[in-house]
Parts: sequence; C-alpha cells; structure tokens
Amino acid sequence: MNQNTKQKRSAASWLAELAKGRYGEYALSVLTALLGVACSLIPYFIIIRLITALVNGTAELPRCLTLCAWMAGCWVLRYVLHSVSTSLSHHATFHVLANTRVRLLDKLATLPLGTVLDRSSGSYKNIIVERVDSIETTLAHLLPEMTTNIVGALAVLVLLFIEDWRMGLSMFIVLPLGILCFMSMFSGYNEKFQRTVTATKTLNDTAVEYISGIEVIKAFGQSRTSYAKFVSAAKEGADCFIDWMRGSLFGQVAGMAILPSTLLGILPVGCLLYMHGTLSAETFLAVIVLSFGVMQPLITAFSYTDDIAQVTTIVGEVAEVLSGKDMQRPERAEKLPADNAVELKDVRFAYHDKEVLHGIDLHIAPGTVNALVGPSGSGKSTIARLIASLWDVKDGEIDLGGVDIRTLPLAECTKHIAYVSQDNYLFDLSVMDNIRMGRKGATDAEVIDAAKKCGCHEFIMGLENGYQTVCGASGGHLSGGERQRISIARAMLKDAPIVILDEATSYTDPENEAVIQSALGRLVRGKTLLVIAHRLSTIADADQIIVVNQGKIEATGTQAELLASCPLYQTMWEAHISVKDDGEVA
Ligand SMILES: Nc1ncnc2c1ncn2[C@@H]1O[C@H](COP(=O)(O)OP(=O)(O)OP(=O)(O)O)[C@@H](O)[C@H]1O
Repeated sequence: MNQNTKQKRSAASWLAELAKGRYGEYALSVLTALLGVACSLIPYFIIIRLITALVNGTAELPRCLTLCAWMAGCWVLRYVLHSVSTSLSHHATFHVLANTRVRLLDKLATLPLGTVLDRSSGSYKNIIVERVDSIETTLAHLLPEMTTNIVGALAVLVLLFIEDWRMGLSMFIVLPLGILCFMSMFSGYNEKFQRTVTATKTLNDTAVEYISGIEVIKAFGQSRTSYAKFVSAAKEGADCFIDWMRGSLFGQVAGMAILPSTLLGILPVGCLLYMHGTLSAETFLAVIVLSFGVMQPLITAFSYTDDIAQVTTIVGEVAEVLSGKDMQRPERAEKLPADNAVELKDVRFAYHDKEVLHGIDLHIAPGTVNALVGPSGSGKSTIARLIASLWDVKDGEIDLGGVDIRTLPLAECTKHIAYVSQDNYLFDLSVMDNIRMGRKGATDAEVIDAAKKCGCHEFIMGLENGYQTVCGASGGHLSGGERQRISIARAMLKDAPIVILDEATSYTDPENEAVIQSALGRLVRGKTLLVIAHRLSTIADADQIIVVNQGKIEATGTQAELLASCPLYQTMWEAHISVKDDGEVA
C-alpha cells in the first residue's frame, strides 16, 4: 500500500505533521534544554578558573567557596531547566500521541472496508498502541535532549579550540573512531529491525487468533496445533531480536567504550607540548576538563542512536495507515438523490484479483421490498456491501436516487442507508447505548420505543440490568439471536429511507423471527428494503426477488414468476419446503 507516498515523505516530515499545533511547546522545550546545557557548561569554566588560581598560587578560600557556590547553583538550575524541558516535551508529545491515535481510528472509518480487512486486528492494535507509543521517545526525548547535547558538545569543542587549537585537534585522534562505531550500527539496521517488527506482528496475530478461536480450539482439541503455531511465532520473534541485537550491540558498546577514552588522544599530545614548553600547565588542565564537557554530552546524544535508527520503521507503519487511499468520495454533493431507488449498472467487483461480481444490472424501486437469494458464495453480501458503500465498485456504477454514489459524500450515503450485517457487532456498552448508536442524541424514550417496535423490549427487560445491561466484548454476554434483534433496533432507530438486512435474522428462533418479521413489515413501510435471506418463506411476499448465481443475476421477479420461470429458484424453493416439512426450519 502506498509505496509512492512512502517514498515521497520522510519520517521527519511525518513527525512534523503529527506534531502540528505543538511546535511552540517543542521550541520552548528545546530552548530550556539549551539553557540547561549552558548551565551544565558553566561549572567547567569555574573549575578552569579554580585550577588556574591554584596553579598560579592566587587562590583564596572565600573566593574558592564563592565559585563552588556558583557551581552548585548552576547544577541545580541545570536540573530544574532539564525538568521543565522534559515536562514541556512530554506534555506536547502525549497530546500528539492521543491525536495520532484518533487520526488512525478516523482513517479506518474512511478507508474502504477491504483495505481495513487486509490487516489483522492484532496488527492494527500493534500500530495504534505500541507503534504510536514508540514515537514518544523520538518526540519527547530525541528532539530536546539529543539536539541540545550535540549543540552543547560542539560549543565546548569550539572553546577547546580557542583555548589551544593543537589540543583541539588532538580530540580528533579518538573521537571519530567512537563516532564511527556508533554509525556502524546503522548498517543493515533497518532491515533487521523491520524483520523484528514483522515477527512481533506475527506473534501478536497468532496470540489474537489463539484467543479469538479458543472455542474451536477447545471443541476440536486443537490446542496442540495452535499452541505449536504460537510457539514457532515466539521463537521466530526471539531469533529476530537476537539477530538485531547482535548486529547493533557491537557498535553501541564499542562507541560507548571509545568515546570516554578521548583522553588517550589528548594526554600524550598535551604531555609532549608541555615538555616542549609550548603548553602551559593551566591550559593543559583546562583542556582536560573541557574534554569531559565534549564527551559527556556526546555520550548522552549517542545513546539515542538506537532510537534514531528505529524512527523510519516506526513512523513508516503509522504513516502507511494514515496515507492509505480513502474511498473516493467528495466533501460536498453536486446533486442529491431524487428518491430512494437503487440502481446497479454493469457492476463488477473483485476481492484482490478474484472477480466475484461479473456485470450486475439491477433496479430496486423506491418503497419496495426486495430480496437477494442464491447459493452460498454467489455474491449476495458483496452486492449489499457495495450498495452500503463499504467498498467501491471496480467497474460499473451504483446509483442512489439517480446519482452515482461515488459523487456523494460518505455521510450522505450513510444517512440514506441503514445496513445490518451478518456480524451484528455490539460494543462493550449498555444495550441502551448500543441501540442509541443508530441515532446520536436519541433520547432513552426513543431508544425504548425502537426496541418495542422491533419486539425486543421484553427480552431486554428480562436481562440482569434491563437497558443498562452491558453487552460484553463483541456483545459476548448476549445470545446470537439477541444480538441480531438489538442490531435491528439500532438500524430502525436510525430511520434511514433505505434498509439493507444481510441475513439479519439467521440466528433468531422461528417464533422470534415471526415477531421480527411482522415488526419489520411495519417499520419499513414506505422505505426501500433489501433483504438477504436463506429462509425463502420469509421473503415470499417481496415485491422483487433477485436470484444471484456465481456473481451474476440469474433472474428477477415475484415468487410466483420465479417459480414459473427460474429453475434455480424452483430447486431452492423445493429444498426449503422439504426441510420445512421435516420440521427442521420454519
Ligand atoms: N473479504 C473477502 N475477501 C476475499 N474474498 C471474499 C471476501 N468476502 C467474500 N469473498 C468471496 O466472494 C464470493 C462472494 O461472497 P459473498 O459473501 O458475497 O457471498 P454470499 O452469496 O453472500 O454467501 P453466503 O450466502 O454464504 O453469505 C465468495 O466466493 C467469497 O469467498
């Protein structure tokens, strides 16, 4: 996805965009950190003055004590400024992280469903929680601490050159070696880190799959197979981590060891110059003290090399989701739908490369009841999802009231269509709030009214806490039939003029299905209704029955017309009747 976008935009540009609106706080954070570094450098000058006074024999106790008090003051101030800088950068960063997570979730709502489903929920959780968390180090620490420490080290280096340029040069005997060691970490780092990230993702997915499928695993005694899959993912993860650590550890450890040994370069040179009488003792001592002022901030700055190397991968994952291609919908509609008719014109659709709809032409008149029937896998749900704008057609056109839905804003389509899928997802909220999702701002009385009309008031009142009963994760505290009935009430509360029910009553028992069907009959009066149903008796009175077979429309008509002219429908009806006669299904 979006290789081009990824190539065009660097991690730094993405970070700058994510941090938009917080630049002031970051600038202030860097400024206070710089003042902190300045405070940490002042003690070096004081030490030099003390050394000079001691060497020259001009040192006096009160003056020495005053200088020590100044040093203590600078150190205290440095920590105060450091804390202020860190607080500012963290305050800004946690807001940026929260906004980034909101942006990611908003983005998922505007991406085509197919793009969203291409990744597992484990991967999304990984990106939205872990990856976004990892940006914290970059924004809250790297920016103020690394930049200021590098600036601080450079400032002291300049002073060292001013003190004695030859000694300044001697710093470069060991310093480049240390820096080179740190830099060596970058070789192959990205690939290795990327592999580690992928392995972690697989581990996440396997764990989520194991937990989601725990019912099947237990029922079919598959714990060994699934467990083996998880163990292998965990092992792969460990191998990747070890490989990545091995590749970067040497450079980091060698760099950390070499940088402080800069003295090995300046001591011999200093001794030589001192013995030749071209370097005074106080300058020599001052240079030694200043060299610590170069090394200490550099070591702090280089301790972040690991994080720098990870930035591209971390930001890249977040950016990949954020730069995903939205459904092509305009902000405003040029023309609004004239009525609630739906028309499919030579619609073709493919999941990835596999075409599953091969030129669908269909007219659904406003205010009519329509049913999609056909063998399993024939493409009924796909047609419903395309009309509901969950995906865009690959070819052809879908019109809503005479207007191509691609020229309507998504919100306009959503306003016109209420879609109840097979999944009937309920959130871990109260029954009241789950139904209220149908229409934001609906009063409790309106929610209860919708539930009553859909025939679910009785069973809701029988739940532990009535309408305040929490549905559990994915509605897990309720039965399949109860979930379906609440989903229908939610759709009905929305009161959209077009209603699509994709096997919305498949889990419901015959008795309750009859209640729902009669409630639906009243509720959808005057609306355009499209139902997908396997129980043909429930759609026998439909104005139009559309028979779908292998991604094509086989026939359309009323029940009587199809029984007279469509062999596939006849077969399906006979099969349905025979099962009904056996008493298995009503
Ligand atoms: N997300 C998906 N990714 C890839 N292929 C898919 C996806 N969803 C459905 N398909 C395939 O598209 C074809 C049509 O599926 P669809 O769900 O529309 O059929 P259906 O008629 O509604 O089936 P059923 O009655 O069993 O629900 C099938 O071959 C199915 O395997």
